Amino acid sequence: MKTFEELFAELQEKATTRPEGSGTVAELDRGVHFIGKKLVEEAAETWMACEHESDAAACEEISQLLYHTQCMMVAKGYTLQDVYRFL
Ligand SMILES: N=c1c2ncn([C@@H]3O[C@H](COP(=O)(O)OP(=O)(O)OP(=O)(O)O)[C@@H](O)[C@H]3O)c2ncn1[C@@H]1O[C@H](COP(=O)(O)O)[C@@H](O)[C@H]1O
Repeated sequence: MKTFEELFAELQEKATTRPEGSGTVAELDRGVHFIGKKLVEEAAETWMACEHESDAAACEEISQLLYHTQCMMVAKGYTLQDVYRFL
């Protein structure tokens, strides 16, 4: 289990060190357009899971939405503070 901040730090590290086999590195290499489509896909899956599936399934989809949101932030070079200032 990890927090939002811990995952973000991990993704930033992966983007810098580019370890072999990292799905994050592969996703970042595909760019903002691809990540944007993943975001929309996970948002739709989250909506459907929240309406029609179990709480666990819904929470899993939400976790994936958060992951792809963080990938987009890393791809754009945004920090947590860049986003938190609007919360
Ligand atoms: N939390 C996640 C995470 N959530 C979602 N995903 C990716 O997002 C995809 C979403 O799952 P779906 O089942 O919706 O995907 P799918 O549509 O069936 O599959 P695809 O064909 O789209 O891959 C998964 O296949 C993963 O590739 C994640 N990939 C990585 N992480 C974490 O990110 C960190 C870095 O991971 P690596 O870069 O792979 O080392 C680690 O802590 C991981 O646990």
